[in-house]
Amino acid sequence: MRISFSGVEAVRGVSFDVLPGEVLALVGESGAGKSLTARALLGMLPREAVRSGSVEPELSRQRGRRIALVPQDALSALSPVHPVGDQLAAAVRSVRRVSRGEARALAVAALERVGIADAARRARAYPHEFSGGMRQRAVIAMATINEPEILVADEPTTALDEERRELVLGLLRAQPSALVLVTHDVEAVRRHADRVLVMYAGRLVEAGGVERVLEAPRAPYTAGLLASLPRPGGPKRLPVLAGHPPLPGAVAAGCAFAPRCSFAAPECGVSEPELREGDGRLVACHHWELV
Ligand SMILES: Nc1ncnc2c1ncn2[C@@H]1O[C@H](COP(=O)(O)OP(=O)(O)OP(=O)(O)O)[C@@H](O)[C@H]1O
Repeated sequence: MRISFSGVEAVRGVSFDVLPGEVLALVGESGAGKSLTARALLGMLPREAVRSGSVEPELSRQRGRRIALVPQDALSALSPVHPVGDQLAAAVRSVRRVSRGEARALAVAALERVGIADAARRARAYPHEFSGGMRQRAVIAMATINEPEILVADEPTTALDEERRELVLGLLRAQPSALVLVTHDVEAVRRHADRVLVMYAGRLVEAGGVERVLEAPRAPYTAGLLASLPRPGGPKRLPVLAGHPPLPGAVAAGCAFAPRCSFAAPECGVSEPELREGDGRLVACHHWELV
């Protein structure tokens, strides 16, 4: 998949699968193309975006049913003027032909699944009568009510404190749907994801099992990103990933990371490395064996 704006490519060729039930994290610096990639899955690209390549046929056309977005902000995701259960029931009836009574029962069941006690009574309450944590749960119930195959969450926890963050990620992970999680939070990836895709300048530079990639990265960019993050027991002074990622349209010839890379050799300025199998993951680097 490629995504461009006025001829400038922001996503420059990414290809990946999402496996049933897995948590797939998408990481990388700001501007790498993570959100655009996630939005493309949902069929929610900005109007001015031009996409080539496809998302599994029909998937993004069935938003709300086969694939669903977990909104960032629980408060604005729920209407203040309707009881929570009614909103959930409406989400069911927007994609399925069921009676009002059945939709209502499904709404209560969905609230139960996300751990809301006394769900039948709570379903009649308005969002402002819910605590913050309960609203968060209700939003997840809303996203999952039609049992989508894939949930997409773009930075679902940035505005939340530590405790709430773990609640949301734990709940999302416990759903039977696969989860595509866009995040800056590498610790959350370590704790909750099965597989990770690392993006740099609109491409994938590394992809594989979380343990393998985070414990022994092979793309210099992944290694730099991880080294620049604080870790419990890690060094007090952190190395800095010097420089900035290139802006779309200003990506140099060859490997996009070469100008920042301490392993860069002459060929890195000439040809862009393909994503290839190496050391049990996929890695796009001419010199991954040295990393
Ligand atoms: N509507 C738009 N018009 C023009 N360019 C855009 C538009 N949306 C995104 N872009 C370009 O695409 C690049 C990638 O955007 P994207 O939001 O996918 O990055 P990201 O990796 O999710 O970053 P962040 O972590 O900051 O959300 C941006 O740097 C920007 O240059």
